[in-house]
Amino acid sequence: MSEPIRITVDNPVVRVSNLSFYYGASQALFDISLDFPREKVTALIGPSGCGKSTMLRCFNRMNDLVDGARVEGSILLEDTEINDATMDIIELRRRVGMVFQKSNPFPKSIYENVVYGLRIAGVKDKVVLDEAVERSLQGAALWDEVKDRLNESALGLSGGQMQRLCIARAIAVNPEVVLMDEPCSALDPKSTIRVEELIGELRSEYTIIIVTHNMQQAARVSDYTAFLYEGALVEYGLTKELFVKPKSKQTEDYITGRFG
Ligand SMILES: Nc1ncnc2c1ncn2[C@@H]1O[C@H](COP(=O)(O)OP(=O)(O)OP(=O)(O)O)[C@@H](O)[C@H]1O
Repeated sequence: MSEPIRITVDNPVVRVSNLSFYYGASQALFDISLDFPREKVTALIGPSGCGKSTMLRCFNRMNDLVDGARVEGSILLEDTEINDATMDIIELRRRVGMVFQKSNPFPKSIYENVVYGLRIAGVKDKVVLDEAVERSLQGAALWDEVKDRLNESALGLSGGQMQRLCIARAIAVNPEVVLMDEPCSALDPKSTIRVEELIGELRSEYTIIIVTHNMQQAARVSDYTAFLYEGALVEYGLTKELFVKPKSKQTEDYITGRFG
């Protein structure tokens, strides 16, 4: 394994230091250190099994649900240590929202899907909830399509609309970071473009970390790219530099499709 690299950016939101992760005896991440820049989109790329999703799930402690999983190292969200035993997981998941590969709306109305997190947080005021629904659906570029059917089931939406609803649900609680795990992989090309445009709009307000297998997508939507290989961080930098002039031969081979 080559020497771990340390990448810093100005004014980061998330700072990862010496992160290692184990599923039982099997190590999935090796001594990763990098900072995620504020209000930018960072793409995590790399071949299947290199640890992208594992790393993403470290940022909202989703891996806590896996038996025998163990994490080492530090992940600071602003000044809060995510891995601290005293970390309030509900509050962490409010601050760090997540959108999954396959949209997962609840079998409830469109309105109730959006306000789900707010209701858990105890918000009851209808004016506040109504305002959050409009703001979040506007933010997710879905308002015009659903404003007249807010009380209808979310399960009646198209696949692309459901994914944008899940994005609306994630942003309704004002997160600082939005994690996206291959958010377009189940979508048709038109819906994919829609979600990619949306990511471009959301970056002015949120820090986004996106896992994608699609090199063109990483190049289109992200400001920074991190390339992982076999659980280690190989290269990290501005997307336009990494894709045009990768420093590592492994990165070059991967982005030019020679493996992976
Ligand atoms: N719940 C689990 N239990 C045991 N091992 C796991 C678990 N989840 C992932 N792994 C292993 O950890 C390694 C990293 O997997 P991970 O899903 O993070 O990779 P990935 O880069 O996101 O892959 P893909 O692109 O195929 O989704 C792989 O070797 C995988 O088999």
